[in-house]
Amino acid sequence: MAGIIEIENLSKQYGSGTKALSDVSLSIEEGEIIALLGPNGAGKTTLISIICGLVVPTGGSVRVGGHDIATDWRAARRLIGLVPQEIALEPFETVMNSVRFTRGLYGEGRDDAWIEQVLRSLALWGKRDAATKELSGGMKRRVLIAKALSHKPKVLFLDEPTAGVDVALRREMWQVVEQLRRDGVTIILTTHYLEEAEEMADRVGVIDRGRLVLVKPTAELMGEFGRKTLTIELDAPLTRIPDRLDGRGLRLAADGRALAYDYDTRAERTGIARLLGDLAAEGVTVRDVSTRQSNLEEIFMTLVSETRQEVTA
Ligand SMILES: Nc1ncnc2c1ncn2[C@@H]1O[C@H](COP(=O)(O)OP(=O)(O)OP(=O)(O)O)[C@@H](O)[C@H]1O
Repeated sequence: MAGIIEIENLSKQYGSGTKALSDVSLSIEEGEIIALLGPNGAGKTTLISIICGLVVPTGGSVRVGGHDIATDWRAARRLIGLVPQEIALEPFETVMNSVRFTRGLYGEGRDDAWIEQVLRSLALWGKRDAATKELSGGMKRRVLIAKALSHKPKVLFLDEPTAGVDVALRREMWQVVEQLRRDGVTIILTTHYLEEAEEMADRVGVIDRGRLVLVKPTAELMGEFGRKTLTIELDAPLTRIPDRLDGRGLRLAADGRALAYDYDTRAERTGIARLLGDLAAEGVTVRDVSTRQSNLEEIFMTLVSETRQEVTA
């Protein structure tokens, strides 16, 4: 079945000569949340801008809900809501009117019942008569989402939804996105916070220098590319790492009571069995062991450097 968004061989070269996108193809399923990650200037905003009809591609095609964004742009655009990164609101207008106004811009008739539903789901109904300038930063961001949802889009683009916001607000935004997912909205978000992708996205797409270098389910990516750290708690503290265990990258905790060992989950041999055997042979007794999965940030750095090596090889 075709996805709600079908991107085929999309390319963009700006007038300046910058090649911002090269041959990007991606199918996005209805109802999924996909996070686009990539370093600054990778091409994420260009990709979103093309789908939303703000930038014209130099090659390839995009269909949204089966509508080509070039030949059937009106129908395509009606299915899309865009939450920009910058907060731009009419300061003296009320929340309710701001959202109504945006709906009007899409050429849709008044539907206050829908706007009420949107405002309630974003916990803004109580603020419907407040001027937007009186709202907190978190509320303002939610108003931007309400505006983007005003015409009942099936797809929502969130361009760095939590850039520059504090941790509490970021969690609040994650909850909002979770609610939207439950409502069946397909969400494409860009982010620099890898924790955010890890927390919210069903799939992660990595863009580097205009190329979509990888698209994978988040869990699979974490498992496949993950490194783990094994922490071995010791019964009695060590003053130094025993000679037999030298050269394996072991780290001794400052208090001597734990050893840390990084290993690749993809490797045929992790070296854990040998490590534990050698510790026993040295007479070191182990109290407990635990492992920690590396986070997406660490995985991402490995990935980008790996694919860059492949390209230059
Ligand atoms: N209007 C434009 N004219 C010329 N070059 C542009 C234009 N917009 C973007 N670029 C260039 O295209 C490349 C991709 O930019 P884009 O904004 O899509 O990246 P990004 O991944 O969104 O980056 P960031 O994470 O910093 O927002 C960059 O080299 C950028 O300088």
